[in-house]
Amino acid sequence: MENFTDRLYAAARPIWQESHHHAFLYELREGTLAPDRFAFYLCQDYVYLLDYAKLFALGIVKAEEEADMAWFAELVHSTLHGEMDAHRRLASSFGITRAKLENTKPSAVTLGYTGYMLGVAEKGSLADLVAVLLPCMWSYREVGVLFKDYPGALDHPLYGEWILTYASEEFGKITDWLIDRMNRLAQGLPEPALRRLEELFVTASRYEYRFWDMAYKKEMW
Ligand SMILES: Cc1ncc(CN)c(N)n1
Repeated sequence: MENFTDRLYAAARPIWQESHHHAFLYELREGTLAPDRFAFYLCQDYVYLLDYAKLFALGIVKAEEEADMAWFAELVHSTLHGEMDAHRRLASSFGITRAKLENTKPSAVTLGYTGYMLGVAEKGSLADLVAVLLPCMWSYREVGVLFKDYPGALDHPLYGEWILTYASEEFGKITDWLIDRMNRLAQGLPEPALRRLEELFVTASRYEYRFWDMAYKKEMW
C-alpha cells in the first residue's frame, strides 16, 4: 500500500516543479542570482525561521508522546542554532548584521505564510501541524539534493553553501523523521480527514512558491 506522503508528494509535485524552474532558484543554481535578491531572501527567511521555530515549539505542546517532544525540541534547536547560524554566516558575507536580520520587517507573503502555519498549528491537531510544516522541510531537502548534483551549482561560494545546508545528512535525517511521523499520524484516518491534511500540505507548498517569487521581486506589500 502506498504511504500517505506519496499522495501528498503527488499532489504538490506540480507546485514544487514550478518552484525549481522559478527564476530565483534557476539563477541561484546557475550562480547568476543578483546578490540583492539573495540578501532580501535571507532577511525575510530569517524572520520566517523565527516563527518556524515557534511552530516546532507548538509541536512539543501538542505532542502526547515523549519521543515526539524530544524530536520537536531537537527541531527548535537545529532551526535556531543550525539553519539560522548558516543564515547569519551567509548574511555577514553581504554585510548584513544579526541585528538587521532580527529587525527585518516581514513582507506580506512572509506574514501570510507564517500566520497561516501558526494558526493551523494553534487550532489543529498534531497531524495538522505536521502536514502544514512538512513542505518547508521536504521541499528544501529536495532542492538541496537535486541542486548539489547540477554541474557548477556548488561553484558559487555563497549559493553553494546554501545548497549544501539543505543537502546535508542532518537536514535529511529530520526531514525523514517528519515524513515518517506524517505517515504514522495519517494511519487509520477517514478519507475526509486525509483530504484536509492534503489541503494543508498543498497550501503550504503554494506559499513556498510565493516565497521564492516574493524574494525574487523583493516584494514587500
Ligand atoms: C520559506 C522557507 N521554507 C522552508 C525553509 C527550510 N526550513 C526555509 N528556510 N524557508
